[in-house]
Amino acid sequence: MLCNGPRLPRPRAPASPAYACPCVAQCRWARPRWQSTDSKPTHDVAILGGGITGLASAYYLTKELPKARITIYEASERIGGWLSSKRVPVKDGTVLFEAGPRTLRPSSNGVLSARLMQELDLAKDAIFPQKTSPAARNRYVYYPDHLVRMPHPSFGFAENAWSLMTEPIFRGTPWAAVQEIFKDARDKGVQDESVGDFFSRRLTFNTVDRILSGVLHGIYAGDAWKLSAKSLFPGLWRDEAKAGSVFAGMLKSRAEGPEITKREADYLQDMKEYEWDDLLRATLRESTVFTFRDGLQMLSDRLVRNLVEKGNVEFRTSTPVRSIAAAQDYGSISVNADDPAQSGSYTHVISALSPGHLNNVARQPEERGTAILIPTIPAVTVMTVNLYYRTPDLNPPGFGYLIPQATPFENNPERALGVIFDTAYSPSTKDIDLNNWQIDNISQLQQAREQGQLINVNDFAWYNMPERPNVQDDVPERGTKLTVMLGGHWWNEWPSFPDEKEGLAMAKSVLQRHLNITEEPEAWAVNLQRDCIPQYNVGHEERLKTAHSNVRREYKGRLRVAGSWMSGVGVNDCLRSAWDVVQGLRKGVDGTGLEHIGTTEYVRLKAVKPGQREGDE
Ligand SMILES: C=Cc1c2[nH]c(c1C)Cc1[nH]c(c(CCC(=O)O)c1C)Cc1[nH]c(c(C)c1CCC(=O)O)Cc1[nH]c(c(C)c1C=C)C2
Repeated sequence: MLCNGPRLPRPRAPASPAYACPCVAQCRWARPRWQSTDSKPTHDVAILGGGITGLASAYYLTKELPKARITIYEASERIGGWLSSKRVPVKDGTVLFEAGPRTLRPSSNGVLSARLMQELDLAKDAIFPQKTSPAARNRYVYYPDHLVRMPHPSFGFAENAWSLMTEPIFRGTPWAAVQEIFKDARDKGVQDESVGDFFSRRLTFNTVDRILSGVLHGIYAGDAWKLSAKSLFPGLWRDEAKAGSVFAGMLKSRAEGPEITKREADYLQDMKEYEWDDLLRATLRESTVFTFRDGLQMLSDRLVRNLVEKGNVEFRTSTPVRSIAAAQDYGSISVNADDPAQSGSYTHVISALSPGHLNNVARQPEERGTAILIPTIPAVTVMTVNLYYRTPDLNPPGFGYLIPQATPFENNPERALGVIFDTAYSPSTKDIDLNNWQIDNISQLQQAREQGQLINVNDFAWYNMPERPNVQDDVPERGTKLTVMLGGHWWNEWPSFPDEKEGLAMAKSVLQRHLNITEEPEAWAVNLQRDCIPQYNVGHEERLKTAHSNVRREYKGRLRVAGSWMSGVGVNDCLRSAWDVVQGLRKGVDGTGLEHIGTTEYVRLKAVKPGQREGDE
């Protein structure tokens, strides 16, 4: 049945059945659209890397430069990179495990993922936990030997105040927050410092060690005493320098409106002009995060399908790039793979590789010196262990818990970073059984929805009504699904990483100690994600500036870089860097994807009055 066309995309067996038939893909492949027309492509672009950044770059290119011809090079046989969702069998059905990221935020850079959801027709497959859900309100930190629920406005003054006064985790922090405005600003000569040093100066050492380091574990899996304050908290870093203190800066922003970079203002303007489906916009306003029925991999799968259908995108999987070289006149870049038939010359290259990989392929000719293209940006390895237990509610209701650096060794010898309560992100089959609901008239609900009213299933928006609301786990009675995150910076010095068996044993031991779980899991999966989260250590911005000038000098606008190593490590940040790179290419400026680094052009937004919403006049 398969024709002998050129190499076709071979996406992993999707969790969802809604996938383009590979044969269709292959047959389309044999006649890419650009070959069937007379018009020459305006841009012939090679994208290095088939993870979410590479796929999004290809997608935005097809929208912004529809005549472009695009070739995606991917070393492994699988497209999608770190987005990896797997359905595993349990006794009475299947449950969904995520090896990598599991939810997306719709705000800020997340507007791009929300737009993709609309454009790729994914909204009806989405799951929207509401702001009122326990997952959105209950966040825990494990210190020193128990879970502490973080204060939230909905818990009321008395409960929050009691927790702040009695829990050792908060000792000294509330008082330090009151005094922050009176503390001296940093010396003008300080170019950057660690997040740990910055917040120890502004608040206390304990605030970092017991609270903030946990939050940084949940985002960067990194060390608070190495990560850069200037790169991670640019607004606060600037507030201290300009207003004398972080608190004074906040007051000024409230009174006069926040100051943001010109680049950010332009991006916000672009996002504002987007034509939203009204109901989707309303749903997103009430949601903190969203995910999909078959996991986040649905996003990369759907991007692949869309690109295949467009016909001017070729996927070269299992094709590691060995080198790239700019032509002598800088009019093109050659991309060389082992097989000469897979090599080619392109007008532009977008690298969605890690800096280390890009350095390997972009080794410069000796006469141009031996310096590497991108200064070293380290990355940490995270092991994720997914576990499914038959018994429900083995965890307290909430998002999960983070483990800060201050938690004593004897309470965390495995060096876990945190535990996610995955069952909180999706309704259970029981929740969506209409027999359990008090619905007098479904058509009335339908009408209400058509008029723009949101209908919720417990704490989840029922966007796809009247279809059955989406669930991730296909089991009649929900059990407990957890993910233990291990390693990160803690494992940097370890001589080797644990294997699958050791990883599982470590995760079980964490759960027994912290949550008292002694039951054997019915299903589990262990994933070692090597070098998956880049570390923005002190001096990061300077390294990026050097990278910008190196790339610009060596490739004169023909090579552009994107990915999680520059301005944010999440999926949404990857989408943003892909978006920026494609906008740069469209405008034809001599850029690199890093031109925004260290920008000094700021604009002040209008102050929003209390009760007024963003976008309201
Ligand atoms: C899978 C490992 C990841 C860890 N950090 C990231 C990934 C993909 C990147 C990341 N995580 C979060 C953010 C903030 C902004 C956002 O996009 O949501 C980023 C850039 C927050 C976050 N951390 C965890 C979850 C479930 C979320 C998102 C949802 C939410 O805030 O409600 C948990 C978590 N992630 C990591 C660890 C070690 C961890 C521990 C519980 C590493």
